[in-house]
Amino acid sequence: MAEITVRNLHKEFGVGADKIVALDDVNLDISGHVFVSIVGASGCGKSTLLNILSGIETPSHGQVQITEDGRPAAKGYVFQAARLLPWRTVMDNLLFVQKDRSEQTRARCQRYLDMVQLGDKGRKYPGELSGGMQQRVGIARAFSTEPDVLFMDEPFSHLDAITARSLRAELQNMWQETRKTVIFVTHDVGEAVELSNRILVFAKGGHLADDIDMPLPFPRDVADPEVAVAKANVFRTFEQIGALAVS
Ligand SMILES: Nc1ncnc2c1ncn2[C@@H]1O[C@H](COP(=O)(O)OP(=O)(O)OP(=O)(O)O)[C@@H](O)[C@H]1O
Repeated sequence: MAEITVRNLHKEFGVGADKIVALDDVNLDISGHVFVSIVGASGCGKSTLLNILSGIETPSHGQVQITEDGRPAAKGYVFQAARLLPWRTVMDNLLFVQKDRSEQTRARCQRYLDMVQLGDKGRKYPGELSGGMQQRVGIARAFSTEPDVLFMDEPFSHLDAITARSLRAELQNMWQETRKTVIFVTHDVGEAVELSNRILVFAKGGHLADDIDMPLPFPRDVADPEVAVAKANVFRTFEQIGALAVS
């Protein structure tokens, strides 16, 4: 079981008058195979936290521990853009991040391409695919290493609404199937409500303004009144912390 423990996590950028406190002594516990979304206004520290959790960024001070059944957890990351290597085929982009190139590994990569409906595109180059397809490859690549914890930073924000909707459905299916722990940063409250077991609402500096349990069954229908109520709860917190422009 994955355990994420964050203690007194602090991150500053710049010095003197230019100093910005992105994370101000953040404390957080995430446990189990959960899908956790982090929402909050622009600049509240969501990406900084994700970057520190995933090891891309180092904290100014504080501790982060991420384990799976007591051992250091394997991590995966999905960015806003797919960041594929354009000179490698789709299959080679997946193989590139694997420990070996055995037949078994290749079959695993193929399985994840199948899951994102791109099973027949392994020989294509990224430039031959649409933006949504490339993002699908990025998601398949992240899942294909079978990490214990997957960090996703607004993976659908550059996509059109219809593509984003179908990718959310695919992500949900993959999560149900693999039961990875997913930490998902998004601006989109509807997206968080649709996908998550738990929603963390951040105020400035990564302060936790709300921690909302989402026990509704999957798949969730946006027209369902319970989903609407869950969404309203998040927006109410946004309003309380001044993260929502209301007149
Ligand atoms: N590399 C950096 N150098 C200087 N300041 C930074 C850097 N990265 C982030 N910041 C600042 O830290 C604060 C938190 O940024 P962060 O990107 O974590 O917020 P966010 O909630 O993810 O925002 P958004 O939703 O707009 O992506 C912001 O004030 C931002 O300008």
